[in-house]
Amino acid sequence: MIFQFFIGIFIIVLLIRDKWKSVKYMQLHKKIGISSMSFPFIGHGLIFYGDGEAISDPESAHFVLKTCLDKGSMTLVFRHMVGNGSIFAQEKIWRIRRKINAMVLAPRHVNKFTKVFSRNSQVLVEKLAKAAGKGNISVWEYLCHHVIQSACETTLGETVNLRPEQFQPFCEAFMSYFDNVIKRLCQPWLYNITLYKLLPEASRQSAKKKIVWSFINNLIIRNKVMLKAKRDGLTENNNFSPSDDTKSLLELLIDYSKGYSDTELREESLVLLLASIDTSVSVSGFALVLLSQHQDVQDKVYEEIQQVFENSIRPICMDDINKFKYLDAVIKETMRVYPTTPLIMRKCQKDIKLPSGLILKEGTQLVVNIYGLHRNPKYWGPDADKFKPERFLNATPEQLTAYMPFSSGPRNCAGYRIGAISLKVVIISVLQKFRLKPSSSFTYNEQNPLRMIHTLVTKHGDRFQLQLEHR
Ligand code: HEM
Repeated sequence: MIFQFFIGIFIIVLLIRDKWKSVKYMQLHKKIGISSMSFPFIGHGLIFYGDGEAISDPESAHFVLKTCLDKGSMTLVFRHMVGNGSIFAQEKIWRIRRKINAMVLAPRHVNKFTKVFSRNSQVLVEKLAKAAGKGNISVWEYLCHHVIQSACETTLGETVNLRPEQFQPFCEAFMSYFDNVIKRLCQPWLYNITLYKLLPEASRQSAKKKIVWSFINNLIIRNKVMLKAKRDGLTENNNFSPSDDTKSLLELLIDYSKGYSDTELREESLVLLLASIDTSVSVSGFALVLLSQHQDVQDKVYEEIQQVFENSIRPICMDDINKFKYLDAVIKETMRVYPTTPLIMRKCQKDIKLPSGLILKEGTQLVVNIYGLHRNPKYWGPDADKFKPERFLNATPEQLTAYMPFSSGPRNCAGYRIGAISLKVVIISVLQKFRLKPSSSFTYNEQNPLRMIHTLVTKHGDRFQLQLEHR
């Protein structure tokens, strides 16, 4: 009884605090001419969904993404695992880490990963070959395994040499930990850390975090030993013997940071994994499904593959990647219609004046509506919902300003180059071996678009289903 009484008092205090905090937002609503209500806990957040002028026009979006560099309170739930990792860190910490990430993810380093993606794509193709000609398959799991393998190898080093029993528990713990974080994000009453810690779920999450941390900690030690061996010229006759000068992102972090602690190295390695895995799976999955539903587009990509490779079978290299102009347009169009991150969060650290003259008050949580920008007929025409890669062969400056799948401003995606390479390699490898056919369970058209579900990134509601035929 006493417990219920205190819970009741606690909720009333939260509601009063919320009402008091929302006064300034109600004033803002009046100014913009929006009559949306302020709700408990989410406050005025709903006005930014849909076509609210403030954050759904490109000029304001670029301005906000350039000016507001803090991500807001929702990202706190990730810090249990990634600590001060750059993607969710406060601005002060982020600035230092971003400089180092920019050096680590520079083209001269990431271009070398093309061979890793190419080798791993062949493994993917061999696995897919067993499902070809057997009706509908969901490419989701296949792509997940492939992307995790490649992301771990490029980020952490020679994970390819680990036994499955060493690697598998890490992958499972990593994936299911973040699935649970997303579930928690959908339950705002679990945001409060003190309350959350009382639940059995919290100790299950801690156990997963322990597995992930210990796996990465071991690889940090391994990478440090390997670097020292390289520096001492001991790479010829020892166990590590790297075959060439390709460095893992972790090795590069050790090199460039000149003194990151093991905790900082773990945090940034986790950021690189977290930022790359789901995003790459989502874009490659949507691209394959869209190609399966648009045979004409698929034929054009296949023709381009034949032109570049002239019927020879060899690993894909960086020179090849640069020749794929039409495929480039296909990937861009995929990310336009199905952006992996449809909403980007920011928080005003001080009052800011938007180009429209509107003032947003300090503390305002902002949502930049990338999905709205990408589908706005004002920039993309009356067929904005249609998948039409040709748009990107002659995109206008206005369209390019309204296009931001990797976000914009100083805090945009630091790994977009590596993302672009891995996407091209996987699509080329799959199309070289298979013709993609539409799933028999749905037909895609403007009236019946692909169903989306929004988790950490956007996913296909029908688990990326299609059919494969050997070429
Ligand atoms: C196709 C795949 C990808 C897409 C669509 C994508 C998209 C994004 C987006 C929308 C953000 C949020 C930016 C913001 O809050 O303004 C982001 C952040 C980030 N991404 Fe990517 N990303 C992709 C792949 C990758 C890859 C492969 C890596 C690295 C290996 C990577 C590394 C990062 C990092 C480090 C950040 C945090 C940037 C910062 O706060 O400084 N991303 N990405």
